[in-house]
Amino acid sequence: MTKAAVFGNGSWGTAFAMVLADAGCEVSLWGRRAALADAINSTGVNPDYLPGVELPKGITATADPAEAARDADFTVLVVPSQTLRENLAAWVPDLAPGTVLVSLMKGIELGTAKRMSEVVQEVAGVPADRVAVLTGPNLAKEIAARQPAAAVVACADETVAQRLQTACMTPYFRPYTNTDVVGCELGGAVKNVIGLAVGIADGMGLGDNSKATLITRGLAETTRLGLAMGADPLTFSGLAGLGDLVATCSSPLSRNHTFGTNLGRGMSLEETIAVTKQTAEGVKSCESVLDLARRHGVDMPITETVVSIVHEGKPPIVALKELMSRSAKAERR
Ligand SMILES: NC(=O)c1ccc[n+]([C@@H]2O[C@H](COP(=O)([O-])OP(=O)(O)OC[C@H]3O[C@@H](n4cnc5c(N)ncnc54)[C@H](O)[C@@H]3O)[C@@H](O)[C@H]2O)c1
Ligand SMILES: O=P(O)(O)OC[C@H](O)CO
Repeated sequence: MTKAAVFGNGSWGTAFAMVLADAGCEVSLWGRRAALADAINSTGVNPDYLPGVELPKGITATADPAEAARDADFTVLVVPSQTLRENLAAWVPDLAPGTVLVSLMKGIELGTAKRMSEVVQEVAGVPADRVAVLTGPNLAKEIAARQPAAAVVACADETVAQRLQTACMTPYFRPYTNTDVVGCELGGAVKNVIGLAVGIADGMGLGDNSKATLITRGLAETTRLGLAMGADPLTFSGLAGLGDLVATCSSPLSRNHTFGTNLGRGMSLEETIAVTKQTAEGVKSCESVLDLARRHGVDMPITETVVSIVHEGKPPIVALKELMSRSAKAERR
């Protein structure tokens, strides 16, 4: 039987543990609080992150990383992106030999501008063919309700991606393989920033033309960055690009979208952070995405606008006027 360790028992870690268990894997689910692990084992529910959802048999929760990691064919990493480096460094001595490390995270590291798979390779000291990424339009609550969805599993080695695909394929969860790890990770990280922008527009009372414009031009700037970084531009019209943008920018379940909506309605950053209970990766990653864009000499005006609103306190109405009054351009350059 395939064994999977999931490090992170938040909403996506728990929902993906359900997918793996439904696909026939034996799953150990790690979280840092022993009391939550005990509650999951005794009630069969994760009361903090997926209340009311009965977890399938085949998931065992633990707060002990060594116990979680033991004999795992796949080690799934799903903690907030900015905490990965420190957490993974502590888990490395316990990792099962030969395990494939799978990132479910959608962020870029602040300071280094590294993608999560790069952080994993660096910290765990493993080659690219031992690191995979899973991404796509996967709102945790909908997956936990077993609503049909597709995803992308990306790895430089397609046979590894195929093994992961088999390990997490269920009647409601359909993973496709891809070897464009860079494009898949960029799609996942930048859509959170565009999700913030669309949320801000929604909060300001703007309509569907504005939303469609932000989604489309957001995809254009994501693709520009991807091209500069060696990604396949077709990845951005797939599940990791357009697919995830559509889900994030249209759903009230998206934490990034909701965060932006609160800002657009006039809440301050501090007030918005105070009412946000879960991880909204774009809030930090908008700065690292902009950093990445500057390192590669790529123009990302929507990302720049989001950074100015979220981190520089620019009023959304002022930022919007500036975004709309940039010099005229051709649609494709
Ligand atoms: N929720 C979704 O719908 C969804 C879907 C796809 C991808 N993702 C991505 O998955 C990642 C995790 O998101 P989530 O939705 O599970 O977040 P969450 O906020 O629901 O849960 C985060 C988990 O990380 C833990 N955590 C927080 N800080 C930590 C630290 N310093 N050390 C160790 N653990 C820590 C929390 O206790 C919790 O278990 C993010 O990168 C997100 O973009 C989320
Ligand atoms: O809630 P968000 O904004 O982190 O989005 C969740 C997923 O990434 C959607 O695919």
